Amino acid sequence: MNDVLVAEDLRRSYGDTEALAGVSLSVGEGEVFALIGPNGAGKTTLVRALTGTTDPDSGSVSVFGTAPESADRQRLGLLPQSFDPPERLTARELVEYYAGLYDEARDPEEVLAEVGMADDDGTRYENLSGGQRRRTCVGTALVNDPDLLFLDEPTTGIDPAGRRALWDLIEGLADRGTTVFLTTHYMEEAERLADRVGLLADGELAAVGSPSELVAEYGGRTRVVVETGEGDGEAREALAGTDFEVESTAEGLVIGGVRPEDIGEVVTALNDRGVAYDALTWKQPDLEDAFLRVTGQSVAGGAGVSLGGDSGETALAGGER
Ligand SMILES: Nc1ncnc2c1ncn2[C@@H]1O[C@H](COP(=O)(O)OP(=O)(O)OP(=O)(O)O)[C@@H](O)[C@H]1O
Repeated sequence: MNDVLVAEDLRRSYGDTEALAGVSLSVGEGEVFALIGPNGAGKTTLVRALTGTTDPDSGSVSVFGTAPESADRQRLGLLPQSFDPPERLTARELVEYYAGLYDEARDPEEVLAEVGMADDDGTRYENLSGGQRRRTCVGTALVNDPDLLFLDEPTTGIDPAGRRALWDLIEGLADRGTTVFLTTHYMEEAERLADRVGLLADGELAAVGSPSELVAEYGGRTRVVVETGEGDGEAREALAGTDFEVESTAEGLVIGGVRPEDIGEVVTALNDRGVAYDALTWKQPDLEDAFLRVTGQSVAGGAGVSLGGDSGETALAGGER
């Protein structure tokens, strides 16, 4: 696979803040690369450095084998994180305007349909909802049918249905061979879309790999988390007679290495001792866990399969009170 994007030891500081502390990466032709990181990790600074929108203090970037400033704009698409187009233009006028900036452009109507804006294309940007605005902006980044597309937090502020529609769109672009570099806070977005994920924290790329590689290497084991609300002492005692390893953490009492078929044993041990708990959740390791383990930081709430909860509606909900 040819690398269309290569960065070597990129550094960028703003005063005392080191936004990029030496980032090196490469993205192959046709690959979808997702950069995950919490607020302030340096994602936008990295996108700006990769696209030539900001100069790094040191390090180098190559886009299609040349410096980003000299790269063929016809082949590049960029959706910046903050994008404020003229508000009084309609969605259609905006996409048409951006199409007019290129020697060759796609049919604006087709682009509007692709981003789900065909029905609202006559509405002024100022009157569109947040999600419609973001979709229109994605449309403006697609007008030149780019070979390499940068999307800085494309789905932030979009409702779940809109997010899924954009994921379908990005998947379609990837299927047609577009190389995509995207940043996101959403683990499920990276997990669903990315061939490879980079975990960025404090300006450093802490790990890079496919979602499954990262989860397998850093995600840890399947586990049950018991939220007791009143200290873990009783629950620890109840589980002392089992073979499970228990650990008190910020998310609750974590019982490691519990397979789905072992959940009953955990519940029975707790119930036999009359341990009160608010929720009992079985979790498979995911990218959030990998991120936490690699960086010591959290990006967002991880996904889990809840077997109980405050409502007490399910069979395994809260223990005895
Ligand atoms: N123009 C600037 N002037 C001063 N500091 C900046 C500037 N741009 C970024 N920073 C700082 O650099 C660090 C990285 O910011 P950046 O916007 O790249 O992070 P991010 O990962 O994109 O965050 P978010 O998810 O909140 O968008 C932050 O501490 C930020 O405050």
